[in-house]
Amino acid sequence: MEELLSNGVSHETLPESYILPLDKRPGLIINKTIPVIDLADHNHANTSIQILQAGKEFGFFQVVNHGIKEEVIREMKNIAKEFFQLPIEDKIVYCSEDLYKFPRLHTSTTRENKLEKKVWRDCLKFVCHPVDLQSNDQFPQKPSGFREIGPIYAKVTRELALKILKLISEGLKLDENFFNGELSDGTSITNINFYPPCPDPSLALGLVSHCDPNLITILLQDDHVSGLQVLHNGDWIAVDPIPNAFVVNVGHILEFVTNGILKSVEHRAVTSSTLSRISLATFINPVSDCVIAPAQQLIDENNAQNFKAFKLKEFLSTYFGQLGDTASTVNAFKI
Ligand SMILES: O=C(O)CCC(=O)C(=O)O
Ligand SMILES: [Fe+2]
Repeated sequence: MEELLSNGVSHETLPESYILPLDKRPGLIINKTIPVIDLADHNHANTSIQILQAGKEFGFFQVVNHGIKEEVIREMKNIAKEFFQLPIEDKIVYCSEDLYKFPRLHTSTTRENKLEKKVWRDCLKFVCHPVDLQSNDQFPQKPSGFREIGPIYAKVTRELALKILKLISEGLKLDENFFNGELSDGTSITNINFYPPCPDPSLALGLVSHCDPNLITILLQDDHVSGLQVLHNGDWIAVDPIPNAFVVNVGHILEFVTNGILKSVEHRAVTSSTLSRISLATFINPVSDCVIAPAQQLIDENNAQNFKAFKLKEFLSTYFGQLGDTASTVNAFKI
């Protein structure tokens, strides 16, 4: 098994297996920002419009005044940091080659992307929906406090996702419960991404460019360390952290069911030479036997159906078979 980056040893040089080809390395970014949307705005219709515009143009936006308590955010971030600071013996028990074992801690391999290069990231994955409050092994046992804050964080991020999905359905004039049920009720996962200081951030990435394969992603960034970049009209823009804000992005499934109105957009994570960075990405998923198809209400004589109907399983095997290559994944489902 690949050795974790967070093994307690500092890294002096960047191994060859992380050095990306020239055209895939982080380069210039342009001076632009993704929209910031205030969810406390009492003008519901206005909020819906802003979300739709951001989803169409950027596939990404940040939300503030979302109603999630600062203490919950702070505590979850602290636990996430403490997890990666645990001695290696406490972390190794969660390491597994089995992709379906949760919680699962892993580092990257050269088999995850078409570049056959590793990325500068360790990742802890846990199931955040459904939460089984009877069993206590859904969340890691250490650090102490994980099993208290984990279920709370899982609940509030899910509520936030459902609130945003409702605003999207209102903006698109779909039934307000359109996204409830099988489109959002599948097993959902939170990734805690840990990017340690990298010996040469100009040669490597924390995550290579990808789109998320799920419905919608609720991402909590590090308060201070920037790292997320989003592709916009061929240029990369940095998503600078706003303390206590969440970044929201459209996954492939949301692009398909909105018939391409909302865009799933490529993004990546860069690293820092001096600072470690943590992000928590919560992926909302459809149920596994769900049939995904563009909403019928969005199709008429002026709006042709852009994507076929398909089974979620079929899509996921294409996505992972193409190693996250967006163009070939989306093309396979286009009409
Ligand atoms: O670390 C980040 O900000 C990006 C994380 C991400 O894109 C992911 O986990 O899919
Ligand atoms: Fe992502």
